[in-house]
Amino acid sequence: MRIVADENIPLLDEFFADFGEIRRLPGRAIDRAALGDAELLLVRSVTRVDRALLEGSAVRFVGTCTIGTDHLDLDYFQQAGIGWASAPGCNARGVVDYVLGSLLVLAEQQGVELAQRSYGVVGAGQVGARLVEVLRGLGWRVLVCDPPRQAAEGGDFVSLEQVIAECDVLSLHTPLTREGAHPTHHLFDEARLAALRPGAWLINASRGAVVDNAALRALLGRRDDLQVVLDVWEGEPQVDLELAGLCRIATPHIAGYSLDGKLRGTAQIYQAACRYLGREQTQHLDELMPAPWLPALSLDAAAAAAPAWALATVCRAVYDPRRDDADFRRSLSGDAPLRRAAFDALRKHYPMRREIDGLRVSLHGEAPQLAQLVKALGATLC
Ligand SMILES: NC(=O)c1ccc[n+]([C@@H]2O[C@H](COP(=O)([O-])OP(=O)(O)OC[C@H]3O[C@@H](n4cnc5c(N)ncnc54)[C@H](O)[C@@H]3O)[C@@H](O)[C@H]2O)c1
Ligand SMILES: O=C(O)[C@H](O)[C@H](O)COP(=O)(O)O
Repeated sequence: MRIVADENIPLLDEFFADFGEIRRLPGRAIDRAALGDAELLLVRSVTRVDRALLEGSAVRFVGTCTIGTDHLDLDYFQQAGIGWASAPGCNARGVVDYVLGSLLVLAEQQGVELAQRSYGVVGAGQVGARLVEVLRGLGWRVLVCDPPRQAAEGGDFVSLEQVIAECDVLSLHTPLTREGAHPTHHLFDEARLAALRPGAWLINASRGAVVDNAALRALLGRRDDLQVVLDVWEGEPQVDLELAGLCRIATPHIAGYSLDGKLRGTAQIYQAACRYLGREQTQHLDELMPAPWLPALSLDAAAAAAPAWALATVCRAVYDPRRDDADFRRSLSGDAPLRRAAFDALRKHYPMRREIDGLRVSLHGEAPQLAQLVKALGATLC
């Protein structure tokens, strides 16, 4: 069997060498000619996989080692009898760590206490629900908007209008959809953006087009009270330079780029391909996942006197988005083709990053509030 795969998928050989010959290509270079007679196509989010790519090819299974599926034409797959799989939740924790790291930066810059703010999470699936759990675990006020879940489950959800009206911080975690009962394309349009509370913070690490980028740029030109964090961009790898300059934190779609998340993505697609093709699963992620460079931290109970310091110390020991922001801003100086190439290069050569819930924290002395903070962050208390 021949396989065509995005070269940025880690552990390709470890998981797929036994399937057959692997041809690696940059994700944006995978076209009909490159597919040749491949039966298995393994992508990440930058390859549009649709009729134009697949019709007349031998591909019978498409795996995307990502959470998002908006680059896949699932209707065509069904029509053509092509099997597919994504990797739900694989890098959700990385996105939560990105949001926590961004909140810490904004709190420092704005001189506010995170515990005093109210939080609105829009989209409570794999990423959003984990984020809600962490924020509520920290004792913070959180409203959740998820109309599809609300319709299916009832329960403790509020409208988007209420979230916008009542929350100081909005974090967006919906898929990008253009159809159905609750489409999210330009969910944050001119009117909703204009309704943001004075001094609101807006974080988008979902998909760029969930926010109308031109409307956001225009608004930020008028309202310097708003603080915006963007990891995803309409039309990426092309980025609106002016908008990037107006953001407090700007990064090249790396919110979920923990090593753990990427390796989980490959492993989930390996498992799905094995199931689809009736192959025995012989490879196991826990045997391939490297040990973290920082396995443990030690906190003294006296740190309970400074919970904000403890929070920042634990989170930043694992991840701090300021480096990604600085790298990205430096990359925005060339002409448009250079900037597009830099966007992809920053992602291709992304440095080692692990997840907060892989950290062990030992606590010396009795400090129940600190213990709760560590547990809320998902780290293991020992
Ligand atoms: N920036 C990154 O690196 C990165 C990493 C991982 C995921 N993502 C993106 O983050 C988003 C969320 O991922 P996920 O794994 O949580 O997805 P998910 O499918 O598990 O959850 C999405 C949630 O959004 C809800 N939703 C759908 N339409 C909505 C609407 N109109 N309003 C409010 N909620 C709505 C759904 O009901 C669902 O609960 C996706 O767009 C994904 O592609 C980005
Ligand atoms: O959908 C996802 O899983 C994320 O957006 C993921 O981080 C995208 O990464 P890419 O496929 O572009 O490398």
